[in-house]
Amino acid sequence: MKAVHFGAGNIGRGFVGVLLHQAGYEVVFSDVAAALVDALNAADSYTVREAGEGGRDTTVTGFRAINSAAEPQAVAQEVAEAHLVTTAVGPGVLKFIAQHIVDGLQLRSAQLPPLQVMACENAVRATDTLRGEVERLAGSQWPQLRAKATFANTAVDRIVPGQSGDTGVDVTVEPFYEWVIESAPFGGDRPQIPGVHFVPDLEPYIERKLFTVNTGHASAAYLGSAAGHTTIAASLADPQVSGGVEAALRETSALLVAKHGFSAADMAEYRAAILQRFRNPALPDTTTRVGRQPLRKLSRKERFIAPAAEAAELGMGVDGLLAAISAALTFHAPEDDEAAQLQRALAEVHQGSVTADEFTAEITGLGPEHPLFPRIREEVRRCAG
Ligand SMILES: NC(=O)c1ccc[n+]([C@@H]2O[C@H](COP(=O)([O-])OP(=O)(O)OC[C@H]3O[C@@H](n4cnc5c(N)ncnc54)[C@H](O)[C@@H]3O)[C@@H](O)[C@H]2O)c1
Ligand SMILES: O=P(O)(O)OC[C@@H](O)[C@@H](O)[C@H](O)[C@H](O)CO
Repeated sequence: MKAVHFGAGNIGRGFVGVLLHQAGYEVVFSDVAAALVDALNAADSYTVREAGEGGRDTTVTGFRAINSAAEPQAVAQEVAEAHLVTTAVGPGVLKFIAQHIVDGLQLRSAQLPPLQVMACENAVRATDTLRGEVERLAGSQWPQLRAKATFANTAVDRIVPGQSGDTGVDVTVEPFYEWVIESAPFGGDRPQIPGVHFVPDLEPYIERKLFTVNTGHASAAYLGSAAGHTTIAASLADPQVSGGVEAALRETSALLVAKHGFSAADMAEYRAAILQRFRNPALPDTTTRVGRQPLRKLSRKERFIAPAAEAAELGMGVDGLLAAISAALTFHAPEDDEAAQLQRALAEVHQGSVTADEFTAEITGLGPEHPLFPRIREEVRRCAG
């Protein structure tokens, strides 16, 4: 069995790659980072090190890597012959992966079982987004290609911090992992991957993950950074920050209970386990990694605005989420383009060339009629000074 995995970064090697290896797939990593591709091809194996209590090392073998920017035809050929395609490139990059899938499906024999495609990104219905791009690029050819692929949404959870430069392609991860996949697209032919859960409806699971793990993580990063901390563990050790994170998560939990019928007790347990994971002292995770791309994180369907908007529509509390959003607005990270863009936009509000209304609408995607809009505009005015 062969899997082509796009994005050989942290989660690619430290989660998807290792589980596909354990499932018995030959993994062909595809990435645009030439040095990473060369390093993977020079290695016979790499080690996934689980840091923290109960952690163990796993050796991954049986992989290759291809530079998809330099050798798109070779990637298309691999896709044509593969059983499975996964991605972990970031939601904004899926549109660039779509062409490789179209090219691969064009070369794929109609006698082969459908290619199973899953985007393992932190976003609701990321695989649907990828499928939409594939359909758009295939255009009039889509009716001939559609039977050659199956697309399934998934939710993936494992904290994989940025890796220090001196460990080669080895990767340090937390011991915990969870991979939930929607079952319907596969019919009777589900991929057999260790530890994976199949569910008929993914929406409650991806929202629970994104609006708890990722809302909490991002809150820790932004509140922690505002308080002068550089790591997530140090941020959580600060009672002011951990109190702020817990306040935001109590609000998202209340929404998830109301919307999806999770029990309040289960959500309290889920939150406690997540906060414990964030506190893992053996995991060198930083506020800059977790807070990366604040414009994405502040967008309409993401971890702050989506739950806060729904909670506000239902008349539920959002003070904790607003405090975290406010901290996000002032997030400084010199090497993060989106953080720099956000600060430039906020400076324009300060100078008066952009109004707080325009900024709020642009950043959050909310209309002025939305009940959350004036609450965020107030934070924008305060942060812009
Ligand atoms: N790291 C985590 O803890 C974690 C956990 C769950 C989900 N995720 C999600 O996984 C995705 C990747 O995150 P990450 O932390 O591994 O990031 P990363 O930056 O470590 O890895 C992304 C990789 O994608 C590659 N890439 C970029 N453009 C590409 C392209 N056009 N074709 C092929 N490869 C390309 C990059 O070179 C990089 O190696 C994101 O959506 C993230 O939200 C991350
Ligand atoms: O990957 P992002 O930028 O969407 O979010 C940063 C972290 O919160 C994220 O990578 C977590 O570590 C991960 O989602 C845990 O499962």
